[in-house]
Amino acid sequence: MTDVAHMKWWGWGVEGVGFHHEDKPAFAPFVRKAVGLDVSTPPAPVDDFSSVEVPASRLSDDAHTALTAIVGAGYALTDDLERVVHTYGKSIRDLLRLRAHLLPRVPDVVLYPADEAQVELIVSWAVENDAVLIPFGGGSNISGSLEPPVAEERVIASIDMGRLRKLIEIDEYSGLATFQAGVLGPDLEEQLGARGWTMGHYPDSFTHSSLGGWIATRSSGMQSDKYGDIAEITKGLRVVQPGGTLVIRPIPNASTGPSVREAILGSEGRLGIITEATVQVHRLPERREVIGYLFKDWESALVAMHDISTSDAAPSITRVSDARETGFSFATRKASTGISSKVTAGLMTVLEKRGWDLDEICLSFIGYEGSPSHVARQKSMVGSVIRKHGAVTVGKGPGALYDQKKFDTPYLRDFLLDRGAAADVSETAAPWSKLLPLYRNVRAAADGAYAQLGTEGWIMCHLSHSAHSGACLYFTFAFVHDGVDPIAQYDVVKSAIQSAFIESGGTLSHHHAVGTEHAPWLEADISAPGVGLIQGMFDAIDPGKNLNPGKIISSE
Ligand SMILES: Cc1cc2nc3c(=O)[nH]c(=O)nc-3n(C[C@H](O)[C@H](O)[C@H](O)COP(=O)(O)OP(=O)(O)OC[C@H]3O[C@@H](n4cnc5c(N)ncnc54)[C@H](O)[C@@H]3O)c2cc1C
Repeated sequence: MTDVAHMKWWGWGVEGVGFHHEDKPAFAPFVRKAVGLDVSTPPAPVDDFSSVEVPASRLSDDAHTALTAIVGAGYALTDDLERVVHTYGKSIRDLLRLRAHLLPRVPDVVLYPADEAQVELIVSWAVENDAVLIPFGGGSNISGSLEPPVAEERVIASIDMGRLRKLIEIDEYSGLATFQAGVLGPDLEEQLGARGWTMGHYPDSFTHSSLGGWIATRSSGMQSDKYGDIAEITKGLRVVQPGGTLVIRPIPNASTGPSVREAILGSEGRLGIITEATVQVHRLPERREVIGYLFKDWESALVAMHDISTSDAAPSITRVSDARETGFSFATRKASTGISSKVTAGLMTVLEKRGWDLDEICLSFIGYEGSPSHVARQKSMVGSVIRKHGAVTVGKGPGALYDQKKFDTPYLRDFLLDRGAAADVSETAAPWSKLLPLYRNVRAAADGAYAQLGTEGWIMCHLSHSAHSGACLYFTFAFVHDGVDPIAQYDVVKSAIQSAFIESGGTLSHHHAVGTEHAPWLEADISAPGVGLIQGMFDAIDPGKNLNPGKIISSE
């Protein structure tokens, strides 16, 4: 038993924590209307782990002894729960497989190295013994980036980076912090916060994902408009590879040929094990505000987000939900009484009188950070764009609520799964000129998939992560599955959405990586020579295919 904490083996987050709807009166009617599900149905119990049949470990006693000599007693584990926790990420496909005990291949051993020297010894051991290594951060990915290939005959070791979690140093003058790569989000921000700094990277999975995992999947946090995606935040790296340890020094910009730093970003463990990263950090902002705005409809909201991104304003968050997701947001509010519910009702009456269709309203959150005068100036610049597009300000209340519940929403998928509905997400990025047609095509593709399945289904969307030339559209979809082969049904919907992304000029993923889940669309996204370039790197660095094989390019 190590001191590294993991999520539930069958679902998201911490044991004993889950989503509850009893205090959210609008939730049950909303779900009934959206997908025809009665959420008062008693939840199906999750099996006790003791009933799960886990394939036996293929690790020999000699190999176990050799690995224990590297990481120390108690840090080379072969028990079933450890191995199952390290088999999958947390996509709906993963959750369905876990609940159905579908575990055709699990790692044979889980290793917990304490430092880079141990990681180097593990990599040498794997190359000499022709074993497979799969680095593990928080286990939160949703792209099939962790799972062992089913047909893999060699010994598979999961390398859990959870003991490598120290802040090594801060270069305060340059705003650069060097961390061990296994550090999880809350620990990282706590160590920085204690010294007055922040990295500002807050993915929705923040509580259970790691710095190394963010880098290996090219993650994006909700404040990326100000702090950048992890690709921009990461300045330096140490990566243990079969041939030695790759060192990328933290340089603001370098003209050193094709970017090796960029090659490691998004490499999903295939180009080595990231042991350290130097990241850009910022002084904790004096003021932080997230303001809510209401738009009359999605079309005007999208144009407003475009106009903000091309203006001089530099907010930390630009996010707007389509009408469906706005409805969902309202439905997950706690019962409100007194003044706030009267104000909301009053505002809706005013908007209706102005001719707004309340079913088309879109809720937006814009974040501002910095000195009070900077925040005031940003708000005023954004305010003038917002007003030009006829939107109204609803103040700090909805923004504060969004901030509070953003890390709870991931629990909703397990709640729905307990009651027979599957929900997951697909996200993309495209130039501004293509976003609206892409949105419409994806909605139509999902509806077509639901019609093909003969089931009621739901799809909703928000825009986030704006850039000068375009933005990310993030879709959430849900349907009541047939209970017979929910994964096959999921494949129909997911595939329709992903294909619509590519056909509409979007990418297969803005920040969730390729893994195995999105690999079928890679060639259409980056062309055959692009895939060849990546394959060439994998072959050069890892000729024995010891590092997380089958991810990103699945046709090898
Ligand atoms: C509910 C939910 C919400 C999410 N929200 C977001 C979001 O807002 N933004 C976002 O970007 N993503 C989000 N994700 C996806 C996921 O959290 C990210 O992909 C995250 O970056 C994965 O980090 P991890 O530490 O959990 O990595 P893991 O899942 O453990 O691993 C992911 C991949 O990285 C590799 N890897 C991990 N550590 C290392 C290392 N040290 N060296 C080399 N390779 C390594 C693994 O081998 C694997 O290929 C969400 C997922 C869920 C389930």
